[in-house]
Formats: sequence, structure tokens, C-alpha cells
Amino acid sequence: MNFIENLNWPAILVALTAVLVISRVNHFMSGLKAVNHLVGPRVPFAPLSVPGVLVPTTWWNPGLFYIWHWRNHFYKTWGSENVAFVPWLSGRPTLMVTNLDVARQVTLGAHRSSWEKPVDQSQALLMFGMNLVAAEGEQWRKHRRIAGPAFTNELYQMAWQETYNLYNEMIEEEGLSAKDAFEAPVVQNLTFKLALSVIGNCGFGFNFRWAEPPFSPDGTLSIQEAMRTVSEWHALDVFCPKWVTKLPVPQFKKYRAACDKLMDFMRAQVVERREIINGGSQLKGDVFTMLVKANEDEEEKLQLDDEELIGNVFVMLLAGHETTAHTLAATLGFLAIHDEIQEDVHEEVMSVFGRRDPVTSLFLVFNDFTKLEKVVSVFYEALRLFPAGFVLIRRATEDTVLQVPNPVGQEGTTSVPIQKGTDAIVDMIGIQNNTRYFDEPEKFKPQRWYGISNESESFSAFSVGPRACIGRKFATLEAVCFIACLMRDWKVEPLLNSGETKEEWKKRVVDAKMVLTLGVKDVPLRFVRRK
Ligand code: HEM
Repeated sequence: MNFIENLNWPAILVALTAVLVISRVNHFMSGLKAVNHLVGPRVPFAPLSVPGVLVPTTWWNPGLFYIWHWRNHFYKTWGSENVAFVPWLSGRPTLMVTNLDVARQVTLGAHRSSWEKPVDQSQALLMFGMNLVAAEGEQWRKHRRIAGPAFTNELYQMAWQETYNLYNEMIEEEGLSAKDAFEAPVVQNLTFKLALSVIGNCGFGFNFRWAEPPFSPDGTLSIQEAMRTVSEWHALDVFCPKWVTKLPVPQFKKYRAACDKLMDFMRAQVVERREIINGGSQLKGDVFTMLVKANEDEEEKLQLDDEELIGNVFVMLLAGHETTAHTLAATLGFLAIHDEIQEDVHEEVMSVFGRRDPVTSLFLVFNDFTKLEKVVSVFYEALRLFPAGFVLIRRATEDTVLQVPNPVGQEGTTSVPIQKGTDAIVDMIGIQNNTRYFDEPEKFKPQRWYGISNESESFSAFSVGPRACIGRKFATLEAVCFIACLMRDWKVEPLLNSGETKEEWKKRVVDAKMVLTLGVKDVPLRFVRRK
């Protein structure tokens, strides 16, 4: 007791404070050195770290939403396309990249690359097994070798046909065939249902129909509902420790039950598919079957195990569902407030397939996909303004040097040494708003994509380089088919609140919401039948 009382507490406090200050100054100075003193904000916490995200976006802390809210002025203020956040309290120095050449260097993913996806960021994607999105280096090559062949023309045709069928079912099941107009107070309710069913059918080989009930006849969750629940609540596993998801909260219980149901189901499906393949029966072209087939055809040492196969199918569900659904909602929102563009798109659709018999035209239309340039362009432009995959996170695995292009108007590049352990966030919103690539980037101008090939990397919202999105064509075909069907039959208008103008609707609705992916806020629309 005496000993504690005799301690000189003020002196101890001063000493501890001094140690803390010295260690934080050290931390800050080494952070500055790690990024070669690149310009950018000096902040208490690293952006996208837990404390950085929990504290709201303010002038001294970027928070989660700075990427969206500061998109038009942030890089201009610093006078650079790439800036460095250097934290003085906690977290790693972090480069924010909006130059595509630099983005290519950090996302290359080659086995000799000095950058990789940080394991702590990929953990949540591993719950069903290692997969293409989370894998790195040699392991990534192995996954891509198996997953690549699954994206065949047959799959794309299936995506087109499923979208077309589901559109028609939507019209019937929602009772729209007899209506001259209908309202969709949240159009995402339609686009999410569509995207989940398309990926369920084409990714997993299911037969999800628009009218599917949420429960099986035995009262357990249906597979469709299990998939919907897992993709809707997956953020729990990303943001919360495991024990939180085990709390007796009804929604959490449903989420765990859905995960278990999906896992059991997928294990059984791998076995069933292997039997079909080895039995020589006719194969369906869904991603799951094609993955198992490619795996069976591969040399043993290059094969994926069952968990990895399941991990890949699961990641397709996550990567390919929300992203497409968000972008479709944004596209329809933009069309609703751009009458002239909508009329152009309608005319194009009518000229390509509007007057053909809708059933027999199905495959003609699939082949005509490239003729629907205006439909593709509105989808791309909406995706440019709301890039669903809004950050690509990488970490330097060794000291390295980035070749950074000099400002517009100056030839050449500058070498910027970067130290091991530095994070790089490819800011996809920043890239899409970078005036080096786009004039008037804040404007919805689909014509900037006219004449540009569907595979062109000048459209970068699916990322660039070898690790760019494997589902780009799949998502584009699905979206183009759905938009074309809607534009053929309906005129889309903003669903206004009483007394609200279009401009006020735009301010209220055309804004972002962010969780794992970026989307537009709930989009209220009115569809009026075209005569
Ligand atoms: C509008 C829709 C979509 C957008 C905006 C989008 C965006 C992206 C982006 C930006 C990446 C790069 C991620 C990174 O490097 O960290 C990516 C990768 C990926 N996407 Fe998509 N995606 C979409 C649809 C799809 C679909 C439909 C599928 C599957 C059917 C899919 C499967 C994947 C996979 C497996 C990867 C990882 C590729 C690799 O690392 O080799 N995506 N996507």
C-alpha cells in the first residue's frame, strides 16, 4: 500500500505520455518515409481501419464516406492523382490511387508482384473455402485456370435466356401484364430478385423462378431464401467478430442456418456433379458444373479440393449478385431523369429486336448484343458513376518502386519508392471521376462509350489487368437483356413525392449507399406502358 502511495503519479503520467508521444512521432515519421513523403492528409487513423471507419467523416478523419463525399475535390485539393494518408495515432500509411497505370501496377497479382490482397481483408470471403477473389500468386493462377473455362458462350447464352424468362415471369407474377402503369417504390426489390435468380440458375444450376416461396414444403428455408439471406447478411461476418453472429438474435440465427444449409447443399452438389461428369451424361453449362468439369480434366496436382470448388461458387454469388443489382437500379434511375437518352435507347431497342417475335428472337438478340450499343452504354455510364466495387485493397509485400505518370501535359513517369507494409487503395470512384480520363466526369453521358469495344479497358469499373472481373460479360449481358426488355415495353419515370420536382428527386435519390459494395440509394420509379 505504502509503495503505491509513495509512487510519484504525476511523474509516471508524464513519463508514459512522453513514451506515447515519442512512439507516435516515430510511427508517423516512419509512415512518411514509407510513402516517400507523398502529398496527402496526415490523419489520426488509417482510412478503412476499424477506428477510421467508426469515426464519422469530418475534416480531420476520412471515415467511410470520404471516398464518395470528397470525390470531386479531394485529389484536386492535393494537386495529385495519387495521395498518401499518413496516420499518426494508429494504422498503416495508405496510398490512395486514382491513376490507372499505378492501379495496374498494384493490382497485377502476378506471382512476382510486390503487392497482394491483405489476408485480413479477405478473411470474410473464406468462410466457404479459398477462392479466386481471395487467392494470391500461384494459388490465384490455379483458381483462375479452373474458373476461366467456366465462362463459356453457353453460359452467356444461358444468362441472356434466364434474364429474358425472368423478366417475363416478373411481368406475369407481379400482375403487370394487365396494367398501363405500375409503381416500384424501391426498384432494387426487383433488380435484386432478378440478379439473385440469374446467378442462382447460371452459377449454381438451380431453377429459381420469380414466384419461388421462401420456405420449402418441409418448413425449412428454401435454397433461394438461404442464398438471399447469406448474401444480404454476409456483412456480419466481415464487420463483426464470430461470437457476435452466434448471439441469439433471430436474424443472426437465420443467417447461420442459411450458411449451414448452403454448405450442406453445395457439398452434396459437388458429389452429384462429379458423378454426372464421370458418368458421361449431358452437362448443363452453369458455372458450378463447369468448375467441377474443368477440375476433373486438370492434372491432379493442379486440382482444387471440394472446399475450394465450393468457395469459388459461393464467391460468384457474392461478387455477381449485389454488384449487378445495384448497377441496374442506378441505370434505371438515370434513365428516368434523362428523357432524351431514354428515347434514344428505346428507339435502338425497337430497331434491333422490338418488332421481332419475342420468343424466336431470343437467340437472334443474343447475337445482336453488340448492336445494342446504347443500352450497353447507359449501363456502363451508370456503373462509372456508381462503381459497385469501389475500393481494391492491396499491401506491399516488399520494398518496391512505383512508376507514377507525371501530371497531364508532362511526358514520362516519376519513380516513387514505397516500403513493405504500406497499403494501397485503388479508389475506383476517384478513377471514374479523374479528369485525365473523363471530361465532365460528374455528368451522366453514356455517349462517351459509343464505339468502344465491350472488352475495352478504357472502361475500368470492372478493374483492369489480369485480375479484372471475370464476370464482366456475364453481368453486362444480364443487364443489357433486362434493360432492353424494360425499354421495349415501358417508359420509366421518377416516382415523385407530392409537390417534388425532378431536380429535387435527383438530389434525394442519386446519392450513394455503401456497405461491401457501392450502390445508389433506394430508387422510387414509375413505369408507364409504351403504346
Ligand atoms: C456490375 C457487376 C460487377 C462489377 C462492377 C464487378 C466488379 C469487379 C471488380 C472491380 C473486381 C476486381 C476486384 C479486386 O481486384 O479486388 C472484380 C473481380 C471479380 N469478379 Fe466481378 N463485378 C461484377 C460482376 C461479377 C459477376 C456477375 C461475377 C460472376 C459471375 C463476378 C465475379 C468476379 C470474380 C470471381 C472476381 C475475381 C477475379 C480475380 O481476382 O481473378 N463479378 N469484379
